[in-house]
Amino acid sequence: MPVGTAGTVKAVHQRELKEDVKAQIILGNTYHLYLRPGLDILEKAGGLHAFNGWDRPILTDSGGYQVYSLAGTGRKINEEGVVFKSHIDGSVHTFTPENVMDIQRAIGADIIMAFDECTPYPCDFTYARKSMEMTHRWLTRCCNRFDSTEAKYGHGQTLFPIVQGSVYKDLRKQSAEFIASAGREGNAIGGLSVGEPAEIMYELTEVVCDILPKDKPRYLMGVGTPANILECISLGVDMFDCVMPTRNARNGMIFTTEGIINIRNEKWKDDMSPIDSGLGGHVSTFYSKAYLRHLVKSGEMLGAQIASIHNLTFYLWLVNSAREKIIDGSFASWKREMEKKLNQRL
Ligand SMILES: Nc1nc(=O)c2cc3nc(NCCN4CCCCC4)[nH]c3cc2[nH]1
Repeated sequence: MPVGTAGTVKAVHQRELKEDVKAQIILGNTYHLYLRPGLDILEKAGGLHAFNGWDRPILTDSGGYQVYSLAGTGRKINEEGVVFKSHIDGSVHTFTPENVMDIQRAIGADIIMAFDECTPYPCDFTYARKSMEMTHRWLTRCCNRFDSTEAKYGHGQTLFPIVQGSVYKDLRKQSAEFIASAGREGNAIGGLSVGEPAEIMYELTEVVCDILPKDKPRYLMGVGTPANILECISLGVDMFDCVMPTRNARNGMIFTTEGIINIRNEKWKDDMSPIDSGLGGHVSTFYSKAYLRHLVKSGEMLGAQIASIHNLTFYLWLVNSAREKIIDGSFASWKREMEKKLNQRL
């Protein structure tokens, strides 16, 4: 799911997202959209879909993580919710499970994330347990508010709860059981990809996926590199979001079917071959490595656009290929082959 934090997948038009990248769901962030452009504008437009013209599904993260990772030092968490200072103008705001449901209703997201505390890493068992228990109490408040309010723009909206428990297996099992018992249409795994070693992320993802219902999508938040994604697919994850394809594109890290290219490297200066002839899609075959290197080195906006579309196309190709291989029963062998290339620096 391409990340479109402030209502745009940076540097990419909606038409390119649909036609070239073939994205289905894109992400927005409650924290950012609430601060700018603000709910008054979004409601006047008829919701985010009407505002940015994306007529496929939108998932909004609930703000908990963004407040934890973005807002200034003025953040205070208590049972009621989170008081924070805007990173834009320092104004003080409060997010609670209830108002975050109302905000996401007003944004008009198709998939709304529960308001949780993304437990900081590392932390001790007691802190992790208390944080998880508060997230569970907040989930109950989210469900009560969500189930007693209506969608605003005529299309349905669904609420995904989020598993916490930090790096402690017992807490992760407890949280997965509690989240599964909420009986919502999909379930998310939070509190990972926050600095823990990949092996720990995989171990906890497996523990949680073994408990979450198999007939509902499992969404691992904030993950990850192509190799992380293939490994977590093998552990049972169905949905991912990550800023890597777009953020890394802007600094010249290009994912290709043969390996990773740092396009700023001198070696691509006169390489007139396509960015990635192994990948379908317009930009990957229409533009050369040398041209993309020139654009990125020159800081040209077209460089960010081409690199972002390419990397997103690669990510969607990777997960669509994984789905095809699962269906034809060749995923394990295909994954082993791909893993050799995914981390290879060209
Ligand atoms: N509501 C909510 N709860 C979470 O526990 C959570 C956990 C998350 N963990 C990440 N990791 C993002 C890591 N990302 C990797 C590429 C560079 C920028 C950071 N994003 C997350 C978003 C999250 N959202």
